[in-house]
Amino acid sequence: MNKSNSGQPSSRIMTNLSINLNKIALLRNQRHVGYPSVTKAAETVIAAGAHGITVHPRPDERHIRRTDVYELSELLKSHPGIEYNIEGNPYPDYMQLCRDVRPTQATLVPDAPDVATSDDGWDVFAEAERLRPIIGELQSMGCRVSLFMNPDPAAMAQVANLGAKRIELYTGPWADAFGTPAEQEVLAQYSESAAAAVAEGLEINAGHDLTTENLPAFKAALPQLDEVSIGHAFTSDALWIGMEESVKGFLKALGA
Ligand SMILES: CC(=O)[C@@H](O)[C@H](O)COP(=O)(O)O
Ligand SMILES: NCC(=O)COP(=O)(O)O
Repeated sequence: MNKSNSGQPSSRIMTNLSINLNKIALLRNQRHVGYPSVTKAAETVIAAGAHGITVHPRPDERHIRRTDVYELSELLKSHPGIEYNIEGNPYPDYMQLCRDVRPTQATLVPDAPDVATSDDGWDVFAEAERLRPIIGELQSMGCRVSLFMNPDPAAMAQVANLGAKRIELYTGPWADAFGTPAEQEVLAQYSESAAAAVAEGLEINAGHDLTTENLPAFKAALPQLDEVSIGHAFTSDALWIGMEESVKGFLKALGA
């Protein structure tokens, strides 16, 4: 259910903003001096109004390190209303992190370890036997499970059948289509997928390459969006206007 920032049911549909800190960690990792600090960035974006923190610890620790996952978990204990979302392919290391920190949300992404960035959703039919017990274990730990999905209405019933509660729509194709003649056709695929997901009782997240420019039209077409996670463009904007204003820009783009 969509809630207002106070946690009260809201008649206005609200989409939560989760800030992905991968790229802050990427910059931090360039030297051994420890800054920019990932936990300080988390505190800053929370103070600016973000509703959640997302990390995607990749097996090579190219940006978020395992230690960041634990440090953020400790920090978020003093911010009880803030969602902790950990993304990744549920390899043994990922599952151990989830067992240790029990994030609010586990977003499962089918990325190969060496992929440059996420570029595809799950094939929930081919991967069903792998995913079903993993989803069950994560939910038994108290984590909401979200599956990273392409905008394919025909796959939504299978997501529900596997036991996941949410999808995260992979918005790379939307970002590519934005401002081109294909824009409306691509947006229709997303809104049809969202409608199919809602019909199956699923909640809806979205993420990848979302910007303050392409987000308003996306949100208008998918008013039932529960959450967006934004990292690359958040960090890029922050270089010009600072983290606080970058968060506010995305909240404004969501109509908050
Ligand atoms: C799962 C997803 O949508 C990605 O956007 C991901 O979190 C970004 O990962 P990188 O920061 O490694 O490109
Ligand atoms: N799940 C998407 C995410 O966390 C951020 O993606 P991006 O904004 O870095 O492309």
